[in-house]
Amino acid sequence: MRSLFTRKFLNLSRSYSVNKTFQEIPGPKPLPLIGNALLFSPLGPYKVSRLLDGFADLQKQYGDIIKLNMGNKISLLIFNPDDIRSMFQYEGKYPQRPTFEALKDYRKKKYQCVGVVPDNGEEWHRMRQNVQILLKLKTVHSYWSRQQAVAQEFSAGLLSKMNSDGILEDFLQYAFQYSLEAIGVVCYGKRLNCFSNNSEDYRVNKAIVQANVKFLKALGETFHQPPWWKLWRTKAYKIIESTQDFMMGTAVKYLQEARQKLIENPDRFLEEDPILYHLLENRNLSETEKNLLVTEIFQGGIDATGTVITMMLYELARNPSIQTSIYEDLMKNKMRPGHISPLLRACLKETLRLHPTAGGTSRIIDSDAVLSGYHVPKGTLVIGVNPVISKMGRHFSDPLTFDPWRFLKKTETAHPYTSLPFGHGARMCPGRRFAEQEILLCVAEVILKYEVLSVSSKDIFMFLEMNLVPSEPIDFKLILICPIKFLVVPTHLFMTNKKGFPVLPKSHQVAIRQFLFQETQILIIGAQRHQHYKHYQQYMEHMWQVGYESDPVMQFAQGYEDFLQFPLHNNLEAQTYEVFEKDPVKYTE
Ligand code: HEM
Repeated sequence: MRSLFTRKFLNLSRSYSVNKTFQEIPGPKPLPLIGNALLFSPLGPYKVSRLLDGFADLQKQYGDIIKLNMGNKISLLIFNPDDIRSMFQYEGKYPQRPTFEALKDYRKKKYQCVGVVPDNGEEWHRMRQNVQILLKLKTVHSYWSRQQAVAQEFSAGLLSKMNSDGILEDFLQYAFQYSLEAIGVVCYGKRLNCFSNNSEDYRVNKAIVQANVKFLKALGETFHQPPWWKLWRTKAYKIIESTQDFMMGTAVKYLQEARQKLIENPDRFLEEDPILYHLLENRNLSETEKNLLVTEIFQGGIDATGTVITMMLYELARNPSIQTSIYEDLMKNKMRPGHISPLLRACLKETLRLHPTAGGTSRIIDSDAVLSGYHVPKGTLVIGVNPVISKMGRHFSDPLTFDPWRFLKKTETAHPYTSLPFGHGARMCPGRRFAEQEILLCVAEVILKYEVLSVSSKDIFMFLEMNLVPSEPIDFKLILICPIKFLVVPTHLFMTNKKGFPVLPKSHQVAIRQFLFQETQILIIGAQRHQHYKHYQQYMEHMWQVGYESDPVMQFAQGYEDFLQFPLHNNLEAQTYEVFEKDPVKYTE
């Protein structure tokens, strides 16, 4: 029998042959009826809010694959990135995650549709196809300048939020306002005015942020606790009902305005709001489905994006030399779509490695699989514990230190399945590219305007609600960096090139380029030493145009970005994501 097994699975697994049975997988001894459920109960050694610490402890005791029996349901925890890769290989055409049953139940009853997030199977696939447009790089970039304006306004407005000691308390609350405003541009094609002093705007937007926080907390409760809501309408279930209705109501109201704009001028609408156009003009979706999808995109974008911005600034505040290097980089090279400081991008990767917002990646596998040499039957829930894996010394040297440079060294390449903050495969987060754009824009604008200082020396850890959130409020001290308003360039600095035009020496070019992007006015003074004064101005304009030191990979890929990611937005099948994983744009964007 064993030899049959071995033959059957040998060709499925790259690195293992099956020589061990499912029963042999190690794990804590289950008790009759309740299995291992006590482990994470008030009577057990671990807390649900510190679930990952519990998982890390279990890994030390039992190794890289662990079987848990939670009230008659068997699940596997896996800690080997090769197994995580295999898990995705076995996820099937319609990858399944454990569903948010309470949310699914309510949406079905109230709206007769479920949406992308809580569903599985063919219906998930039908809805998911409609949000793939979010991953199109060109489309994401088309929102760049509007989202950058949001980031600039947000950063400027922080000044008025500081107390008399220059301290900004509980930054996360402001970061939520930013992420709300930034995703509002995409979802509703309008500014929600989160930073305005108008009391009505303030009230409405605060209510949205609060509803979203309450919603996620209640969703987490119904997900992690026994399904009491099936017996009676628990407090958490009622919160899901009320916050969902509130969010849908918001969508209906704002989409009505958008629909009006679409009727008035469809061409302009397509140009300015391609994502909304794509959704509103979709004949395969009912109006309620459209409203629900927009609500999902809107809600998906608020919490995790705000948390990551906060954690990235938290790390930069604790690492002033890295903050200074980013500032210098941003001063030299103006960010524009596809041209982002490599160090800033590496900081985002490092923040997500140390402080991911998702507790892991899970799949109910679609066919029999082999994980760490054990046979795992189809239908088993497998949980890839990436937040623990990404902090293991065997994958990253000095793993608890914030070190973005590790991603810029050619010599250190981590296994691609160690850190998966946006998940992977056909169910990967569709908002990933927007999230990255919004985070990078926001952090860049804050760093350009302020020196961000850490106020407390306390270590913050991530605490599990629905997502992982900081364990306590994070305060920053912000010191305004005074920008240079005018730069005087005397004409005697200019040399003459072969054609007789004025040019600056290399060293001066480098120095002046730093100011070109900072809204610094350049004043050219002194005697006219060349044919015409306008040639000095033309030269400065030329410097501005060629100013950016382009990234060679981006230069190579320019114009082909979406082509390189074709598998990502046109084909949902899992194995095509292998191609995406090898795409340099994924790692440089
Ligand atoms: C830093 C910010 C974000 C993080 C870390 C994040 C992370 C994740 C993760 C881990 C998943 C599950 C993926 C999987 O199972 O493989 C997910 C799913 C999802 N995310 Fe995000 N996300 C972020 C921002 C966003 C944004 C901005 C949007 C909307 C624009 C969004 C919309 C969604 C949706 C709709 C799903 C469900 C996809 C499905 O089940 O098919 N997320 N996200």
